[in-house]
Amino acid sequence: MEYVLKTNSLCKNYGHFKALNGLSMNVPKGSIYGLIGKNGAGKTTLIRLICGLQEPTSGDYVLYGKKHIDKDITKSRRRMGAIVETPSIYVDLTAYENLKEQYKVLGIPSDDGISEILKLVGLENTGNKKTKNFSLGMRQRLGIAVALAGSPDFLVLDEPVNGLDPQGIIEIRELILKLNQEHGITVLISSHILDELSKLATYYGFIDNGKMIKQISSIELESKCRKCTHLKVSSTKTLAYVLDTMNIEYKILSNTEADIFEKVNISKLTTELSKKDCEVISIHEHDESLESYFVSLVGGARHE
Ligand SMILES: Nc1ncnc2c1ncn2[C@@H]1O[C@H](COP(=O)(O)OP(=O)(O)OP(=O)(O)O)[C@@H](O)[C@H]1O
Repeated sequence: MEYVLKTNSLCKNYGHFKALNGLSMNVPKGSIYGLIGKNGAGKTTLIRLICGLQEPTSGDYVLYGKKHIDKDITKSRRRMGAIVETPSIYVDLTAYENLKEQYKVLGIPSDDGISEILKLVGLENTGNKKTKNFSLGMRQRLGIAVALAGSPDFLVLDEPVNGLDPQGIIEIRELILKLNQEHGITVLISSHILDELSKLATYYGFIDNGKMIKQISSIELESKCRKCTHLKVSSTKTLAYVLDTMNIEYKILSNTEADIFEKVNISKLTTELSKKDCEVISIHEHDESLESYFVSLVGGARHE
């Protein structure tokens, strides 16, 4: 597999505090890599390091084949666009003018491509409106537009949906998917909103206390977050007996509730239960959520 970014035992100390404590991570080319961690886990610190805003205390990273200490790392960085913490935009300028400013920073002499970028992020009709009058979602999309100046093929977004309303979240999600799927941009996105990432990410990195706890593809994760049928019955004792005879894996939660972890023929099960005078009160299917998987990792219950 080809990797856009590889970090190797990265450490960042602030005094005696280890914000990053030997973090190793691989971001596959073409992926949407979801970096998941609680507040203070070290996500922003990691992003600041790979963007060159801070130096690691020890360890290293390789971006597009260049080590961070190589002189040529600036060439690799030009292939990268980022929003770190909040988007850096000028509130007294329009969206177009903001892009022009970024072009100046990057040394791009013409305005070529600005309109296309604004169209891509859905801000082509904002005209003379100053960005201070934009909604939070529009500002976030402008932040992404600024990060897209210079046509990067690796986009790094630090908590891009933080504080957005549901509509804003959907817009950012669709934009990220479009950039990845239609424009082939690899995306590293950090978040503590796990279920939001699950609608996007093709890879996950779970980080805690400055360490990578687990990296996993979305396909692998899906198979681990098992489908589960939640049953409410008049007697789980009877349910357990019937499920045992059907050789089905289950977990009893109370006298009346249980989870079943396999595909089950519901009509056969209810027939068998009614033969034994056990009433089925309710049935619903759910996935073990990404959230509970994360909790199980951080809690140490399911390290592999
Ligand atoms: N400049 C600094 N000086 C001292 N401590 C710092 C500094 N920057 C970050 N930290 C500490 O390092 C730890 C990791 O912070 P970081 O911002 O990377 O976490 P995060 O995962 O991005 O969390 P959040 O979701 O809250 O932004 C935190 O405990 C934070 O207080």
